[in-house]
This record gives sequence, C-alpha cells and structure tokens, in this order.
Amino acid sequence: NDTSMQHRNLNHMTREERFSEAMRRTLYALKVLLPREGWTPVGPEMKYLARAIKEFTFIIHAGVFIPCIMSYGTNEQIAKWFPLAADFRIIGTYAQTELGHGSFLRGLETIATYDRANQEFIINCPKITAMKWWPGDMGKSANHVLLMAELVIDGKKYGMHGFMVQIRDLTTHEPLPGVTVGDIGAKLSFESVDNGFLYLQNVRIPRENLLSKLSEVHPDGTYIKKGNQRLMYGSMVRVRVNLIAHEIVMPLAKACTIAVRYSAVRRQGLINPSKEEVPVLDYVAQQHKLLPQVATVFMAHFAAKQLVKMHHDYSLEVEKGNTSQLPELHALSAGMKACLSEQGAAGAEIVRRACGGHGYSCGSGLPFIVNRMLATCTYEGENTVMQLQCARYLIKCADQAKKDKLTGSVWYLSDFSNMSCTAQTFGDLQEPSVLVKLHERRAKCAVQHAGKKMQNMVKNGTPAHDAWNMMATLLINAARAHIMQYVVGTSVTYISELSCSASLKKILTQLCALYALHNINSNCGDFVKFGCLTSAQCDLAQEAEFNLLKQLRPDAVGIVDSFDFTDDILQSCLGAYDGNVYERLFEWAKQAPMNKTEVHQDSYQYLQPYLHEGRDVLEGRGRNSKL
Ligand SMILES: CCCCCCCCCCCCCCCCCCC/C=C/C(=O)SCCNC(=O)CCNC(=O)[C@H](O)C(C)(C)COP(=O)(O)OP(=O)(O)OC[C@H]1O[C@@H](n2cnc3c(N)ncnc32)[C@H](O)[C@@H]1OP(=O)(O)O
Ligand SMILES: Cc1cc2nc3c(=O)[nH]c(=O)nc-3n(C[C@H](O)[C@H](O)[C@H](O)COP(=O)(O)OP(=O)(O)OC[C@H]3O[C@@H](n4cnc5c(N)ncnc54)[C@H](O)[C@@H]3O)c2cc1C
Repeated sequence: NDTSMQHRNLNHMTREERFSEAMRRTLYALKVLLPREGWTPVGPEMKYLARAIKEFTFIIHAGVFIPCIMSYGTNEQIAKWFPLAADFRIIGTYAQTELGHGSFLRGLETIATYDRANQEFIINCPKITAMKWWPGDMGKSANHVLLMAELVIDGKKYGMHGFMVQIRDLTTHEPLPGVTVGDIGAKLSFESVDNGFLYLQNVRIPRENLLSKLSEVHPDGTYIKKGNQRLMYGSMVRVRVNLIAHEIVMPLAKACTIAVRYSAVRRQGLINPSKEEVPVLDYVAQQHKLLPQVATVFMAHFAAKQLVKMHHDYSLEVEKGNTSQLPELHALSAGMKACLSEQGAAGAEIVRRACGGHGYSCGSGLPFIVNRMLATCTYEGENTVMQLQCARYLIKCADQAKKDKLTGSVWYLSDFSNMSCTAQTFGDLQEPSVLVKLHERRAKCAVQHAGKKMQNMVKNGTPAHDAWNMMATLLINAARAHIMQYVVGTSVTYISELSCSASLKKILTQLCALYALHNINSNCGDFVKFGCLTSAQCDLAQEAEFNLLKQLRPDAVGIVDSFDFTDDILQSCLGAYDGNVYERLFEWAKQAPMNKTEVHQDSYQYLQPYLHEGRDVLEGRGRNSKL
C-alpha cells in the first residue's frame, strides 16, 4: 500500500527514466522494508522483494557480489567489506565476463600482476578484448567490483582469482585514475540495469585486496593454495541454484497468471455453432499451450527447492573441508539452470503468443517477461556450455556405473532392473511411479547412447576431443534427459511427502503428471528409440495428456490465483484480478506519451506539407497535377 513502492507505468518511460526509477525504488525498499539491524530480508519482506524484484537494481550487488565476499573472503576481509556492502555504503558487482570471453574462463585476459616492492597488484586490461563487459550494476552504479583476473607473480600465471577493486570515488562517484567505465547501451531487456564496460589500465590495489579464502600471496610474493581451487567457481554454482526460483519460476508464474486469466475472459469464436462465443480457454488447443506451462511452474519450483537444499547441505560440508559433493552439485546446477531456463523462456513465449494481438502489447506485461527470461539462457553460464558440463559428469558416471552402485541424482545409471513399461491404458500412464520410471530409463539410455557413440569413434581412431565435439548434440540431449528425470522424480517425491488436503494433493499430482506427459509427448522419439514406449503406448501418452487438460480446465484460474500476485506486481491489463481487460487496455494506451497531444507536432511538421499538397493535387493545383 506504500505508493512509493508502487510501479510507475514503466513501459511509458525512457531507458534512463527506468534506470533512475529502479534506483529510487530499490533504495527506498531497502531503507523502508528491511530491518536496519539485519540485511537479508526474510518473511513477507523477502516474499515481496522476490516478487517485485523485476524492476529492482543492485541485484548483482545483492545476489552475487555480497555472496562472493562471503565465499572467497577471509574472516578479516568479510569483517571489513560485508558490513559496507550490506548497508549499501559500497555498491559492487561481479566483473568476470570480458568483451572477448564469457564461457571459456581460462581464456580471460585481465591481468593482476604482483608488485613485490610495493606489496600491490597492478591491474591491466592488455587489449580491448580484455575489457570487462556485461556485469550488471557496473556501468553507472557500482563503485567497487569483485574483479576476476589472472594472477601473475614473477611472470608465472596462477589462474583466475578474485580481487576487490574500487572503481569510483566514494564522494564524487567519478571514475578513479586508470578506470574507464560506462554503460554498454540498450539491450533486449533489463532496461533498468546498467550493465557496463570496465577498462583498467595500471590500476593499483593493496595485496590485502586479493580475496584469500582459497589462496593467498605473501608479502614476498610466495603463492599459497589453501583449498579446492574449483571452489573459485563456487559463486556461479550458487547463483545458478538461486536464479531458478527468482528468474525462471517467478516470471513464468506471472506469465501464466496473465495468460490463463485473460484466456478465461477473452471470448473469441464458437465451438458449438448453436451456442455463444466461448472463452478461448475452452479450446483444447489453448489448454495445451497454457496448462503444461502452469505445470512447469510447480515442477521447477519443487525441483529448485530440492536443489537449494542440496546446495545448503553442500555448503555446510564445505565449511568442514569436505568438497566431495561439488562435482554432482556443479553438474546438477549447471544442467538445471540450462534446461529450466530453456523450458521457462520457451514457455513464457508460448503463453504470450496464446494471447493474440494483446499479448504483443506491452500493456499485457508479457513482452517484458519474455525478453527478461531470454537472458536466463545466456547469463550465469550459457546454456549449451552448461549442458555440456552436465553431460561431462554423466558420461563419467556412466563409466563408473559399470563397476559401482551409484547414489545421488545419477543412481539410475546403475539400475539394471527391468524397466520395460507395461502400461495398457492411458490411466496407467498417469501413474507417478510409471512416469518416473519412464524418465529414468530414457535418461539412462540417452547417456549410454552418447557414451557408446563416442567410444566407438575413439576405437576407430578419432581423438577423444573430436569425438566429444562431434557428439555434442547427443550429449546435450543426455543432459536434458537427466534433468527431466530429476525434475519429475523430485516433484513426485515432494508432492507425496507434502502434508496438504486431498483435493490439493490431487491437483498437484495431476499437474505433475501433465508436466511429465507433456515432456514425453514432446520427446516421444527418444522414448520409442530407446524402447521405453511402444508406438501404441505413445498414443496412450497423448490421450493421457489430453485427459488431464480436461480435468484441470475447471481449476485453471484458481491454480494461477494461488500464485498470489498483486495487480501492481503483474503490471498487466490482461492479467488484472478484476478481469476488466478492455477498459484497462484503453486507459493504459491513453496514458502513452504519444497521446499527450491530439496532434503529434514533431511528426506533423513532416506530414503537413503533404496534407496541403495532397489537397492541391486533389483540387488540380499541385505540381504535375494529372487529376
Ligand atoms: C537489492 C534489492 C534486494 C533484492 C532482494 C535480494 C534478492 C537477491 C537474490 C537474487 C538471487 C539470484 C538472482 C540472480 C539474477 C541473475 C542476474 C544475472 C547475473 C549474471 C551473472 C553472470 O553471468 S556472471 C558470469 C557467468 N559466467 C559463467 O558462468 C562462465 C561459464 N564458464 C565456466 O564456468 C567455465 O569456463 C567452464 C566450467 C565452462 C569451463 O571451465 P574450465 O575450462 O576451467 O573447466 P573444464 O571444463 O576443463 O572442467 C574442469 C573441471 O572443473 C569442473 N568444474 C567446472 N566448473 C565448475 C564449477 N562451477 N564448480 C565445480 N567444478 C567445476 C569440471 O566439472 C571439471 O571437472 P572434472 O572432474 O575434470 O570433470
Ligand atoms: C543480461 C546479462 C547479464 C549479465 N551479467 C553478468 C554479470 O553480472 N557479470 C558477468 O561477469 N557477466 C555477466 N553476463 C555475461 C554472461 O555471463 C555471458 O554472456 C555468458 O557467460 C556467455 O558468454 P559469452 O557472452 O562470451 O558467449 P560465448 O561463450 O561466446 O557463446 C557464444 C556461442 O558460442 C557457443 N559456445 C561457447 N563455448 C562453447 C563450447 N565449449 N561448446 C559449444 N558451444 C560453445 C555458445 O553456446 C553460444 O552459442 C551477463 C550477460 C547477460 C546477457
């Protein structure tokens, strides 16, 4: 109810206005909403911020920079920088990606050279491709960066390390000497975020600014390794784990809320010629577009909760020095981020398109969501690269499964029990246990298929790295299959263990089955190729999905209402709770800057002469008049 927090009409703002408005709202939220004694918002504040986050800035500061201080800093460094960052007295970002490199981190070119005489690091971007490019909040907001750079001592390279680098004066906010920094310009989305560029030339920082939890440099230049160096990639694992809830599940839930509510209101065409126009939600084709995406929201939410728990448990183990869970967590977080962002971004576009012309209007709130979700396929690990990372782990596990009994998320790779499907009716294929088994078998076969293909190539003399490259598409499919079995399996378990009413459990079970069946029907080639289903059973799987659409249709609006978004958060003329779509669209359009005058003077100056000339032409007075 605080009008300072209510969204302005963002679509009618310029990019710079949106940037300033986001800054205003974010700082107001932090000042008003968050208890001063703590930092991490909890309870209703966190729930609100997570829903309102889309037009906040400082997300990298909050979601990456601060967690990195905790992950990579020593206790002394945390004690120094965490309070400053938590109170926003310093604003930071995570500066890793460069103009020339984002995915291949071993190719990063920014250098931090140790100067023993002064006990300082000298930071340089030796060429244009070394310039940091993309980090959020860096162009105009941040005054510090957590800079990921190649550490060099006496000419020897030690790999990527994290350095705290101040880039702007804390009083004037001007760039410091040797710092060239700015905004990278208009993007597909994230209009309110100043993703920036950063060119560093001979910038000196104290030796103490190397974040030294995992390694340190002594005053005499001695380099000490202190832990599993793969923990240096730990911040990316954490963000991949966290962004699923914030940047995939939440926006897809918003898009589904808008599209389902609108589809219940929008009447268009006839099913029975003798009856009146129907709500488009009555078309099975529309249900087939929308309801599987609603199911994806729930299944991704359940799977993400399990992954967050896994990451939490792993973090506790790391504190005890046990990093044995890291390979599985890396593979799972990389695969989940890639596969769910792929599904989520595609799903948001499917439901946008299902809203016809008004879905193309920014007044629907849908283009904003779609464009924002597209970024999840690229940032925090480009999806293809992440899927190949996941596949790398799966191929290793498949080899190990030949001699060991595997546990964890890859246990099914060593399950050699009979997994043939005996389903005779479409009801059999709605059974959660049957759907889980089908997904496990498909994933196991996909991993083994990719592995076998590569082994055969290597046996025939192809170098292993070439075999890997040539089979990349099969490896990516194996990663997707692995994640789908994980999402279906964890969701079935989660729902079965949920203490809730029978009616709610029934709906959730139906949504889970719909998600699994939609995945089967969208990938039935794999399920038949790997002998998981017969062609006849594939027909039953389609029948099973259609049956679930029919069963869920009556509850569709109630299900999306349960996401509990306010109209202010949705920012949608199509998805507002009162369903007054047309009145809202008209009011919204009238507020457009284009309509602040009846005649648009800027363009009229070009039009006017033609209007007069046209009249002359029509009345026979104009140039070369032939009329
Ligand atoms: C302020 C208002 C208040 C708001 C309220 C607060 C709310 C805050 C919450 C927010 C939540 C989050 C929201 C997030 C929003 C997101 C916004 C966008 C942010 C975007 C940021 C970025 O994009 S940062 C840059 C990301 N970049 C990448 O991810 C780079 C990807 N590339 C790599 O990771 C690596 O290059 C690689 C893994 C692809 C290859 O690395 P490398 O060549 O070194 O390794 P190999 O492939 O040879 O493998 C070697 C070996 O290492 C293992 N390994 C690789 N990576 C990892 C890892 N991460 N962890 C563990 N192990 C790893 C790999 O498996 C191999 O092991 P083997 O045993 O040898 O097989
Ligand atoms: C909105 C947004 C916010 C961002 N925020 C930050 C931030 O805060 N901090 C930060 O450091 N970075 C940030 N980034 C950068 C982001 O992390 C990189 O864009 C991402 O890691 C991809 O790297 P790249 O852009 O170099 O693409 P590339 O790696 O060059 O990928 C280009 C193409 O090559 C393919 N490719 C690359 N390597 C392989 C391979 N090994 N096998 C097969 N195909 C391959 C990819 O699949 C892709 O199709 C942000 C990016 C965006 C879009």
